[in-house]
Amino acid sequence: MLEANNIAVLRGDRVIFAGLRLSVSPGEAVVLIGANGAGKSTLLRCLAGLVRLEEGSILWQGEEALADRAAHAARLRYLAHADALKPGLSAAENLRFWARCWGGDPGAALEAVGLAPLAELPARMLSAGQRRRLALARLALSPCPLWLLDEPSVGLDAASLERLGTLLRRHRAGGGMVVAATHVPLPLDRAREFRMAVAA
Ligand SMILES: Nc1ncnc2c1ncn2[C@@H]1O[C@H](COP(=O)(O)OP(=O)(O)OP(=O)(O)O)[C@@H](O)[C@H]1O
Repeated sequence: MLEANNIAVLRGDRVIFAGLRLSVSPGEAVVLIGANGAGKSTLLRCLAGLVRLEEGSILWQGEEALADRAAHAARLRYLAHADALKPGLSAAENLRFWARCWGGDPGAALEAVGLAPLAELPARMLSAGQRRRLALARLALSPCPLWLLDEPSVGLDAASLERLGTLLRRHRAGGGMVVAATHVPLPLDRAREFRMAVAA
């Protein structure tokens, strides 16, 4: 189980949120909802261990998750707004890079997002939605307990949304957890909503 235990984050002298508690169990999906600036991306980055906490802690199975940052990084996949692709490398080469870190079959991951026919195209030549699909293909490389997804469906067409739904279903069926920020409905069954408000 992942828990954010009474966490607070400051940016400059502004409190983005404080006293925030959130837990996610195996197989569960939590959707972060709230207006622009409510702190959804900041919370995802906290859970990924990328933002300094002013107060509180992130727990994994009841233990301080960030005591071993490498171990925490290895148990999660964080998909940010930016697609984090190397533009000069082909779609397949981009995935081979990540497969060297995490294992998995780049060909199968490209199939999972419908990009196999474009495997050899440099990432810079992909359309916005295709780039998002290539970023999502990282999720399909190898199993990992925790997915942190920042607006994963942006730019996806209907078929790609269905494929995202399949990836999410399989991940959760295997006990995986999802925390996703979004402004639009995601292809997720039985997701729990977590509402965030812009701090005064
Ligand atoms: N590096 C930073 N320095 C200062 N303020 C920041 C920084 N990053 C985020 N913020 C502020 O933190 C607040 C929350 O931002 P965040 O990106 O988490 O919101 P969000 O809910 O994800 O918004 P959106 O729906 O627009 O994506 C915003 O007011 C933003 O200006």
